Formats: sequence, structure tokens, C-alpha cells
Amino acid sequence: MQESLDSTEVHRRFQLIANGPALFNAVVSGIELDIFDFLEERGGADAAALGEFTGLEPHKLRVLMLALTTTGLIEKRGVDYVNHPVATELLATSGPESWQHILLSWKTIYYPAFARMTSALRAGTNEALDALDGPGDTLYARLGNDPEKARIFYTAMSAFSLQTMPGLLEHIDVKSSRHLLDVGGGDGTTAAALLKANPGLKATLLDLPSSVELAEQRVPAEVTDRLTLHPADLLTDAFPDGPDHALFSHVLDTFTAEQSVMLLAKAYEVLPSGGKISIYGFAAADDETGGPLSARLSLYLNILATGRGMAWPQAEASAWLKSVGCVDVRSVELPFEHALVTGTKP
Ligand SMILES: C[S@@+](CC[C@H](N)C(=O)[O-])C[C@H]1O[C@@H](n2cnc3c(N)ncnc32)[C@H](O)[C@@H]1O
Repeated sequence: MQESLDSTEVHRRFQLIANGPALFNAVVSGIELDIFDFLEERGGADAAALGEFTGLEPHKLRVLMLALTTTGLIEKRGVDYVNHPVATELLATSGPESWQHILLSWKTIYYPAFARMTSALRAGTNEALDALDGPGDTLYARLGNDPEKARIFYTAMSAFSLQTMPGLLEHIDVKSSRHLLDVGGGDGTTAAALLKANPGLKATLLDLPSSVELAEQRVPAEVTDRLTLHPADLLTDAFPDGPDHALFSHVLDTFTAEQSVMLLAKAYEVLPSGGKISIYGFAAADDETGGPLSARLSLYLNILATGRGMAWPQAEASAWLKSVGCVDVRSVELPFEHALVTGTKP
């Protein structure tokens, strides 16, 4: 049973949540104005230097810095502002794994939709998708019509995959695998990392044509000879024969439980005896009382992305693998509320 938190802690959380949208957007402004990068390069700066750098008038900068210091991500030491070590780690880099990309995508794509949460929950559909033009009833399909939003979305997805990648690389059992099928492999970030870390492995990435196109542009040259791109609809098209390990990385969370079992059964069907299925992604606590990453993702999926799915608890994913015939089902909890659940075809 979930333990009751003391009132002081719930009050503290309440204030953080109630003021969260303002503070979140202040952090995004800090990113867009390159404040974290500037402070990192300089080792700190006063208001005059920041004003000159950002071009903001002094009073506007003053209120932005009030918000940023409130978050704790920037500290005030005398007259100088400096990055907290956590800001240095998460935000003061624009490299491919940076949280900068993730927060920009949450601002552009996620949070405008979240303002429509009650209506979408009542309607029982991902009606917040109306904000994006074009055909298709999922966010992924609509992004095919909006290259700029697609770039923001997939850059963030890749950043999150890179953040969480060490857990996957360390725990996925590909030592005895020859050929990985990366189902819903996105822009190829995960497949590329797995191929780099496992020189004997080859992979097939299956995804919708628009994602496969991105993968074509983004996958590093050093692995392209071991990676086959397979544009397909995973719901309606057959899975290719040949792979001995199917990976569902951040994919089953976008589908219903019934669809997930159907997809696992499809993978099971094409695997040889001894082949493996790995399910990797966000996992809510088995008692469904947390945590924040899983709660945010589950809401986003239902009101915007696909209108279904959630950060499935590990126990549920394990039961699915057993239900399609897998044995030796194992589950490991990883950082960022992630889990890796693996089963073997007997
Ligand atoms: C959340 S992303 C995961 C990407 C990648 N596997 C990762 O771990 O970062 C979900 C992926 O599933 C793909 N997808 C969703 N519906 C699909 C469908 N019907 N057929 C093929 N791919 C699909 C999306 O295009 C997207 O790349």
C-alpha cells in the first residue's frame, strides 16, 4: 500500500505543481536565450553581463532570473548568477542527449495539449491532436505533415533515448543474438547505439516511412552496413523473417494492452526457438501510484499521441510475454522509471 506523505511535503509539492507551468516556461526561456550555456562558459555572470548577452531590458531579466533562481537550477552568489551542478549536467549543453531538446519538445508539443486534458479525458479520445493539421489519427502520423515539429519531436525522443541508453546497453541480453528487430525504432538512435556496442550484431529497424526517412539521415555511417531500414506499419504489416531478437523500445506504451499482446505474438511468430523478446520503456510502479515521468507520459499518450496506452507496469509486461508463450521471463528496474522485461521463445 502507498505510504501517506506528511502534510508539509504535500504542501511543498502543491506549491511546486501550482506554479510549475510558470517555472517550466522560465527554464525554457533560459534555454532559448542560451542563459545556461552562457553561465557555463563564463563560470557565472552578473545582471549587466546577462542583459548585454540576452538583449533583455533589465527589469525583464530581473523577473526571469527570479524564476530561474527559484527553481534552484541557477544560484545567486553575491551579484553573480551561476549554474547549479544539476543545470550544468542537464541543461548547459546542446549536445544530442541534452534535456534542452526534451524541454523544448514538451513546450512545443506536449504542454499545449495538456491544457485540453479534461475535455480529452471526457471525450475518451486524443482530441488534443486537433491542434496539428493533416491526416492521420496519431501524433506520429500528423508529424509526417509538419517537418519542423517532427524535427523537434524526434530530436527530443533521441535525447531521451540517449539519456536512458546506458541502462538498456548494460542490461539487454544481445550476447547470443545475431539479428535484432527494432520494432518502432524511430530515428535509429537506439539501434545505432546497440550496433556500436555489439560489433557482431546486425539490426533491422521497422517504423513508419516518415521515421525511416529520418533514420536514413541520422544513423552514423559506421553502422549503416549492419542496419536494414524497413518502412512498414507494425499493426498491419507482417514482421520480417530473420531476426532472433525483437526489441520494443518505448513502443508498447503507445498501444492498448490487447494490441501489445498482438504485437508480441507477431514477434514471437517470426523468431526462431531460443529467440528473445525485450520490452523496454517507462514503467509505472506495479501498484500504479507513481512516478511523475510515467504519469506525464501516460496522460500525453491518451490525450494527444495515440489516445491509448500507458507506462505499463513491469508485472503486466511480464504477464504478456508469458501469455504469448515466452519462458524465462525476467524483469529489471532501470533509472528514469524505466524497466527492461525479456522473455525467450522455447
Ligand atoms: C516513442 S517512439 C520510440 C522510438 C524508439 N524505439 C526509441 O526507443 O526511442 C515510438 C515509435 O513507434 C513508431 N510507430 C508508431 N506507430 C507505428 C506504426 N503503426 N507502425 C510503425 N511504427 C509506428 C513511431 O513512428 C515512433 O518512431
